[in-house]
Amino acid sequence: MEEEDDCPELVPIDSQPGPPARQIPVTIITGYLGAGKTTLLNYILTEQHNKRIAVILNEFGEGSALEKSLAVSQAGELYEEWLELRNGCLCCSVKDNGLKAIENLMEKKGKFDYILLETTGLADPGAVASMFWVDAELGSDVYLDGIVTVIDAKYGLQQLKEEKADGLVNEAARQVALADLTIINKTDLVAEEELNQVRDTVRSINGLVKILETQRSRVDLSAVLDLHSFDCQDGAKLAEKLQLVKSAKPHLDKSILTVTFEVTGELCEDALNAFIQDLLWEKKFCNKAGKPMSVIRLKGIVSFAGKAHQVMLQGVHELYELNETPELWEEDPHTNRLVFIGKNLDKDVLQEIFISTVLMNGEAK
Ligand SMILES: Nc1nc2c(ncn2[C@@H]2O[C@H](COP(=O)(O)OP(=O)(O)OP(=O)(O)O)[C@@H](O)[C@H]2O)c(=O)[nH]1
Ligand SMILES: [Zn+2]
Repeated sequence: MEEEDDCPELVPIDSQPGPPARQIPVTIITGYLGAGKTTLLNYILTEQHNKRIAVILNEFGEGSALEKSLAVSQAGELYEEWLELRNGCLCCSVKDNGLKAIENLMEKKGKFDYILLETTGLADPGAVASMFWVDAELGSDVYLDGIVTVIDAKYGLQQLKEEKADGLVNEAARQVALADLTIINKTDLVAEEELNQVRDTVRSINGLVKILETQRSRVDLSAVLDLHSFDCQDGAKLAEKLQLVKSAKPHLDKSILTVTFEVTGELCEDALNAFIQDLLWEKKFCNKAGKPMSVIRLKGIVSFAGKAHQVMLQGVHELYELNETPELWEEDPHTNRLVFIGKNLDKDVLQEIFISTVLMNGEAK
């Protein structure tokens, strides 16, 4: 009798930083109509890689399609699966049975190494992202790795600057606001000057985002996959990144932009929660024109009174998280850094409220 066959294998406890090994990364690929999302997915699928990648296309099908095409690629080979969705739209289905369907499929077909999800050009990726984010917390098989937004070099500027009727969001700008990585595609169609304008506009909307420029969405896969944008293990990297972020010049228009500030000292944890909830949920804070501030993405490194470790703040849509990082505070006094991406943001007003309600001691820089 072959004893090895019955003997359970001893598996070392995973002490690697990052999410637990059993969880599979999901990258959301978004971008305005025709920007090059499908081109990017096809490129990734046919590139040589050692991953078994599942791709979910969240396009509105013809008629009442209750199934979604799911392309699976392994070592450059493609095959197709069908994912059953109750109402044909992944945005609405992820919550009830979309994620379950992915998990069932994995049970049936074996695990994937990676999941790519293309949203429709008009989708709000924040809704999809926050569902994956919450599910990851609840012990799901998948976790959100990052949000990638493809931008059309030729029409992107126009799409980003388009003013919507009052109250409505500009989807293209929202997609950039939420992104961890933006890919400015179709650079073959524009001159350098035009490309610079697109790049500057993207940067003013999202001061945190990484920007790549491509033709036919050809990117280095390592720049797109495994970004770990939401892990709290990477506290040091985020702290470094936040230092480089600059507030965008306030615009007169109603566009989305990035503001950032630093405050030294220690914070009261309860007061910070109240501040974030007032900002994200209650929309209590207004800019000088009396318009309520609306935050789409939020990141920060903060110091809580009595805690030796740095705490990472992450917010997407209406969800946020505060997680202790492995990083210890070294400098004294501690520098809290916050980055807000959204509409009607006024740095001075935000900073003032922050200092007067959240800070326990210290002063603004
Ligand atoms: N000139 C040029 N055309 C491109 C480039 N990349 C993609 N295209 C073309 O642009 C069109 C739209 O590309 P897709 O990849 O389908 O764009 P998408 O974002 O998936 O589009 P939707 O799903 O319809 O929103 C296709 O005809 C592509 O061949 C590029 O770098 N340069
Ligand atoms: Zn597409």
